[in-house]
Amino acid sequence: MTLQAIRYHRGHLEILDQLLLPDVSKFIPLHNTDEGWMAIKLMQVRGAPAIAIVGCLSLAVELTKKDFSTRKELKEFVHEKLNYLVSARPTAVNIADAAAKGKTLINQLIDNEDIELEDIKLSLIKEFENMLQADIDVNRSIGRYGAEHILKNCNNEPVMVMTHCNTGSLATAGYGTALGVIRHLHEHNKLDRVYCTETRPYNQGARLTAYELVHEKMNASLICDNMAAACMASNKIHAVIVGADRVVANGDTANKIGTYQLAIIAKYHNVPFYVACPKTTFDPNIKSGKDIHIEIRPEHEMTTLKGIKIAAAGISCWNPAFDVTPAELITGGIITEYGVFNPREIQDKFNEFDQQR
Ligand SMILES: CSC[C@H]1O[C@H](OP(=O)(O)O)[C@H](O)[C@@H]1O
Repeated sequence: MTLQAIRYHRGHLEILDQLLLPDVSKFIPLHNTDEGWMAIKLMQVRGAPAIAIVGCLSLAVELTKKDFSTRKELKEFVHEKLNYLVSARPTAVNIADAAAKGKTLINQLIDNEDIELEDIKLSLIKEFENMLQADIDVNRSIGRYGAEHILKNCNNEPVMVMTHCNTGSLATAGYGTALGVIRHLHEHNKLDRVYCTETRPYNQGARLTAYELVHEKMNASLICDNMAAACMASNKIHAVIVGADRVVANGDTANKIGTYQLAIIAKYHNVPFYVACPKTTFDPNIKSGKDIHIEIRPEHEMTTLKGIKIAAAGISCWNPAFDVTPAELITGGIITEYGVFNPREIQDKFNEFDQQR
């Protein structure tokens, strides 16, 4: 049983407060989009897919408890709340993708005079609820495609891999993206060992990924971010697998800060470097990585740890939450629910799948 970051039933949403992990496992209720926005902003919930799901479910909960007198009122409310949720964090695109789909759906339903107002509201709530299982199904496909691709290039022998940040059940509805690949390897007895980086300054690796790996008894070792090069020099690492917050048209990818340098180190050591993400992380509207908006987080997230100062008082900080890995460094490919693709082909591949629908 994998860990769960989100608990939901109609009219009720709780999230695992990830700021308290691994010491304290505490679920907190979210009653509306204001609370959803704040939980995302504070990173009580984080991870591109989980942000989208929790944001939309916080709106679903609010809609469940609110009555509307006109179609216009409902439409304006939904548009306003979805736009607000997207503003919580700028780099991950999944919530913007979900918001766009939600606005398209409400616009279509509102124009259909055969559907009652209450049924329109219910249809939108069900659309948001469907995101939970859909995400898990997508993650399992990513896990399978990614594991098969890695094993194909390693004579189907158990592999040693490295991962960064947290891309597991605590970043998604369950199972995970990059960590989903690692889970699939583990489930099929093809995981020799996984090295997870601590991922300063929020420590998604030390606090969250390590928590998931220990929970599921995988062979795992935690390393500091500055140990990655020595780890690849000292061990036969078969692949590096990371997640993504936004993959753009030319295959450049924004992901947790430290990903770019991992890709450079992997290139130097001839270790295949993979990005694992669902199609909802793809943004064809941005042509190259230089145009991705990178979130800058508060300085205290670097200078304190659980409230204890770990840096000299008065020092200023540069704290970007993400960096951009150019497509040419994603040497293993981008692992999606449709297969593993060359980053430069990702837009054409997704266009093909859209046309096949
Ligand atoms: C499948 S999670 C994708 C992505 O989100 C994480 O960022 P954050 O913890 O700041 O939300 C990290 O970049 C993961 O790779």
